[in-house]
Amino acid sequence: MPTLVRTNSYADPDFTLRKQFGKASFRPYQREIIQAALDHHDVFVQAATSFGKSLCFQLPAVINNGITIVISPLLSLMMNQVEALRSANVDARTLNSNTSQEERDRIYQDLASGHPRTRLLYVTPELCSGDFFRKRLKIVYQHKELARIAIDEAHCISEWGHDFRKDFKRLSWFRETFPDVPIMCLTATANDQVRRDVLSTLGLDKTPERVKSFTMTAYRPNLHLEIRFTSDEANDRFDNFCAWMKGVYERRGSEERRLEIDALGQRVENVSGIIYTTSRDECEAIAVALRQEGIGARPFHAKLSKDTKEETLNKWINNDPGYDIIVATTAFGMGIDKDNVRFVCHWRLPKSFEGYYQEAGRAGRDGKASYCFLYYSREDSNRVFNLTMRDSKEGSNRDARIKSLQQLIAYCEDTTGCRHAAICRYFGETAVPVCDYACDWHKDSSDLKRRMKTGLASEEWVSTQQQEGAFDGVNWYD
Ligand SMILES: Nc1ncnc2c1ncn2[C@@H]1O[C@H](COP(=O)(O)OP(=O)(O)OP(=O)(O)O)[C@@H](O)[C@H]1O
Repeated sequence: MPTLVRTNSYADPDFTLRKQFGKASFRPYQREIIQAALDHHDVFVQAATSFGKSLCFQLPAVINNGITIVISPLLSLMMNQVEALRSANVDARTLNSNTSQEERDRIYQDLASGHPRTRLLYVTPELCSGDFFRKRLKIVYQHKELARIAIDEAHCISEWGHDFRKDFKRLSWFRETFPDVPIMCLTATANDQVRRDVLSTLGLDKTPERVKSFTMTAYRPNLHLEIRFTSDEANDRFDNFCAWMKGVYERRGSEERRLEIDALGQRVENVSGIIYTTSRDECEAIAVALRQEGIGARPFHAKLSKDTKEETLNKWINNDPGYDIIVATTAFGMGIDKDNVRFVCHWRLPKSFEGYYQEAGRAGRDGKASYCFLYYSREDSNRVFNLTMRDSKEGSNRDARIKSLQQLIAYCEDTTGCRHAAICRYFGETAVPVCDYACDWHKDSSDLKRRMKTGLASEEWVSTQQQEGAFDGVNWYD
């Protein structure tokens, strides 16, 4: 295999981990992944949320000479990682719609020099399709300074993925243009079909001997998974949530817990969480209603001003009073590395299985027990289904979306087995995880069956409503 990247012969991954990243030791498999990258392999990494995927390309980027281009669809992720790297004295930068003209000029000049000082450059996939950026990268490549291409959220490349994006498909340009530059793909959520599609779209399957794949379990043992059943008629999400939240505050406020919480310098109400819902209006309404109940909740959605979003996010991250819970539209929190999120609540059914698990995965990044519950109603499943049919064009991506949604609905309505096992099965794993009472089925399977029977509207009723068009024309995602 041609060797393009010059490697700093003094660099030792353990030393770099401690010195530059301030971490004592590698987590399982990180060392092997990093070594494969340093050995110039193409690398495919699939690992659960919070595994520590970013380090797998950040550390080689620090050791290798040259620049690593990191492609990510998430602005918040880019900003967060660049900030963290810069505070660890790594020259990381980002080019995206928020980058100032001055910084943009500086980065382009740096690239045009052929010997960039920047070690990691975070960019959007859209930028990679542009001629101007491509020409700059060619200069860097000619000077043998293009170390690696890292593609985060790599499932977006595949039309079989839940989050397919056209610009990701065009990333095939990298292998065509720079055949000897290694590529690393990272994702938390891909099935076998998506994995194969990612490798073939990028052209990595043409040289299978260069590819090292690391597919780790999706299992997150510290997440406690539960489905709460409801219906349009019962309309009890809010009361149910408030009762639960107040119960948690009460327990934390009890005499023995209080001492512990005071000693940690925490507040009783500092139970950090995210509620995901579908529409902006519902976001606002839930947050207002929760505040009226004395629960510190704030809305977060695309239509808020940049300043409000920044303030909300910062206060939530800092655990400020009144900002314990974020009520958000989908995808909030991706790329935000807040470790003490104690619960994630899905107010409505998400659009895909992968979306559900990625959002739930925002909880418990510190490894401590965290609670993920989803309010499921058959009326919602009809609504989401209709919207998916309406909003996606016919083709393989629509088929994939529908299949994913159907599997999520089946998961919600399943009362016959462990939730963690169902998730691992969905992602194509054959080993059954050992769930330590961390799902509603393991906790009390007969109660689960009872709750489903009494909580859901009957299938006949929902199907009659459906035929009468009761679930058509809703506009949830505005
Ligand atoms: N070896 C390590 N030792 C201690 N902390 C680590 C180690 N590796 C990563 N981390 C920390 O783990 C956290 C999660 O890492 P990261 O954000 O890369 O997760 P991820 O796998 O990308 O997850 P997600 O898919 O949810 O974004 C970060 O705070 C990171 O600093």
